[in-house]
Amino acid sequence: KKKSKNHPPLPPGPPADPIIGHLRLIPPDNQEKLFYKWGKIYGDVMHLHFLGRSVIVLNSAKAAVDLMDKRSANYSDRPHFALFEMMGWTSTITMMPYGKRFQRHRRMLQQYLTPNKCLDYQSIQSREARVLLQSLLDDGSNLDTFLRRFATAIIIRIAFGHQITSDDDPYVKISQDAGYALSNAGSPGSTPVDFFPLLRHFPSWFPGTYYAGFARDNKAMTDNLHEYPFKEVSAQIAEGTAKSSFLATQLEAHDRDEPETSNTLEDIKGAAGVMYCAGADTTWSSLSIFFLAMILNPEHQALAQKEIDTVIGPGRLPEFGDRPSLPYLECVLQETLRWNAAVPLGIPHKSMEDDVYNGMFIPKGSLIIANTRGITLDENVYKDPFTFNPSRYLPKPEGNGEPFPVGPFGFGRRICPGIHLGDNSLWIVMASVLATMNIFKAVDDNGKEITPEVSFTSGITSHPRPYRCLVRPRNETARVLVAQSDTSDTY
Ligand code: HEM
Repeated sequence: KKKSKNHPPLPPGPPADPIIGHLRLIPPDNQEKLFYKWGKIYGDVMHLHFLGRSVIVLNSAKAAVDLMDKRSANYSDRPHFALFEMMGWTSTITMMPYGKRFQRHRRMLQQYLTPNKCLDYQSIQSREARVLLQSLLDDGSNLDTFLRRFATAIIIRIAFGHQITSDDDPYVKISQDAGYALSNAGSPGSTPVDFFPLLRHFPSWFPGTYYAGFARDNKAMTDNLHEYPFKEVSAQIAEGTAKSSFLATQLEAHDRDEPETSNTLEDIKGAAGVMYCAGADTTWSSLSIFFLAMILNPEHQALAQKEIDTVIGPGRLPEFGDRPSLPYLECVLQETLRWNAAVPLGIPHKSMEDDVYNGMFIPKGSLIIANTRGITLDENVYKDPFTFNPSRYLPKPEGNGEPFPVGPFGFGRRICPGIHLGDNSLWIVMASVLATMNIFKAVDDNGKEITPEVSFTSGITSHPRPYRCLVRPRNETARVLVAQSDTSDTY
């Protein structure tokens, strides 16, 4: 009350319960949908509170850019993720407060993932895209396994210098375990343990301790994710057999640099581990969303194929150099990111100082949630936002001249450092698959087409719920092209 006399009003929000605030109103799953609905009533900057802690939800690109990009010096902190810390993610940039350690981690990752550096990784991505095509040729119904392997293989190769050759590879297993733990640990920063860290010391039968038990049970997995690659690559360096990789580069610098300037081993393990868990799941999910969109929108699939046929022809597979010549494919990629962003609520930021925006007070220490799903469905920007329509970006009169989506890779000083790598992975798969394959609805035992539901899991990364589809070569020329494509490792 005292504060409200001295500062402008808080942003509007729905009525809340005394003391616990909006806690009871927030569903455990798919919160982005409710925030989007509320945004239409209360506006694009909304205030909620959980037990006295302010939460600001941003539902428009303008508000998110104004605050998180333009005032990023104030909006780049992270809340305390007590649950993830319990699980062992203590040296992980994603969970780190803003400060010197965060900046060191950011530098390590960014230096390795600049647009220029990413040019070096394109041969890995092209190779893995060809492996994906050949797998689809063998078994066009096992898409999900192949997409996951594609996404994992690229990260493992770049982060640890290891090439995945089978689904039994220990790195694949570690990635699956990490994906499971991260997708089932509740919304980051919003589980009971995050609000009441003391709960971690309570017995498992005590109400609200479920996630604490989950974190304890999965800690060994997180430790393994950090220790296994470290031991493997350290041994390879000692033997002189280490391939070029993020981890090898960092470990060699650690041995070379003075202790005062070098990163600690814990920092290095944490930075390598985050590439693994932040890079694979997001890429896999985005590709799964692409296939879902293609099954449901054959007319856009056909338009993209026509463009590829005209520009590239049937004699070769697409290469990264073709990208500027394929504007419609670019629209398909952007529309995949917009239609159902794989990280629907981004990762919460935290404000560091009191602020005022458009006459509304944003208290220091507020949790800032950019509702990417809400932003990309904003009817003020996108006509028929729930419709998958890549043409919306084309200039008038062919399209609507709408802007590419803002936010699927986050904002400000926290924007995804893997944006160029991730974007390239999406592009090469979309281009290679559309050039050579048709993506169809699966059919049931009676020959009737099965239309997949557009439904998503809840978690930091949201995946389409399992759906069936059929992927077949477009013609004999495409089949031969894929079968004969070179999958040797040239990196
Ligand atoms: C299509 C693929 C990807 C999508 C959609 C995606 C999306 C995101 C989003 C929304 C954030 C939160 C940004 C924020 O807090 O504002 C993020 C953070 C992050 N991403 Fe990605 N990402 C992708 C691929 C990758 C890849 C390939 C890597 C690494 C190799 C990566 C590494 C990270 C890291 C380390 C962070 C935490 C940054 C920080 O806290 O400062 N991501 N990503």
